[in-house]
Amino acid sequence: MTMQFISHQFPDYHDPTIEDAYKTQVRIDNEPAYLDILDTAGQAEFTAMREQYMRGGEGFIVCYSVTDRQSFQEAAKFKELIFQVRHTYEIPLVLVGNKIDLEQFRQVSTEEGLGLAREYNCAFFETSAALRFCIDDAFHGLVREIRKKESVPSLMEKKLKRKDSLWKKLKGSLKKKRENMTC
Ligand SMILES: Nc1nc2c(ncn2[C@@H]2O[C@H](COP(=O)(O)OP(=O)(O)OP(=O)(O)O)[C@@H](O)[C@H]2O)c(=O)[nH]1
Repeated sequence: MTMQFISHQFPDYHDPTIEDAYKTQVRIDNEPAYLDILDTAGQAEFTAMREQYMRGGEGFIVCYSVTDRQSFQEAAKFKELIFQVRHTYEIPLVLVGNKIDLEQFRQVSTEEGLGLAREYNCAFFETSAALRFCIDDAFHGLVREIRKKESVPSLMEKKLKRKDSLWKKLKGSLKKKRENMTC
């Protein structure tokens, strides 16, 4: 998916990813976006790096193969894993069911994908990296989620702001009291 998004190429051999990093600049909704994409390992052997990228990522594309039920089950665990590291569910996320060109081998239905996306409260795309189908939509969708999050303060930020303004009020009234006492 990442190779198709960045360079419109689809290598048809499987070179297990350990961690590949890409940088690209695109325009989305008439605004430039500078993307740092980390393509992480799907293989169980490489999950040691998981915590590190979960800590740092601004947003995540959680991708499974519609021809592989196990990959869907792995995708379903992802949000809890992020929560364990970030202690919040307010993380920009897009769910992707890839390989829809292999319809005859499908093991995960569109409805199941939609169901998980509903649980995740996130956008959902079915894609084909082989055909470059809906690839831009998935990446652009994530950028939109990140922008949405940036424009709306999180619950935690709201709480902190509320605390801050309460503190300011308290400080103000203490200052007044002190001034009255010295008069
Ligand atoms: N037919 C088809 N094959 C795909 C598609 N996307 C990926 N593949 C193939 O699936 C295999 C795995 O693709 P990767 O992109 O390496 O998958 P990955 O999940 O990143 O796997 P790791 O690199 O092991 O983490 C490769 O042989 C790809 O050519 C697709 O949309 N359609």
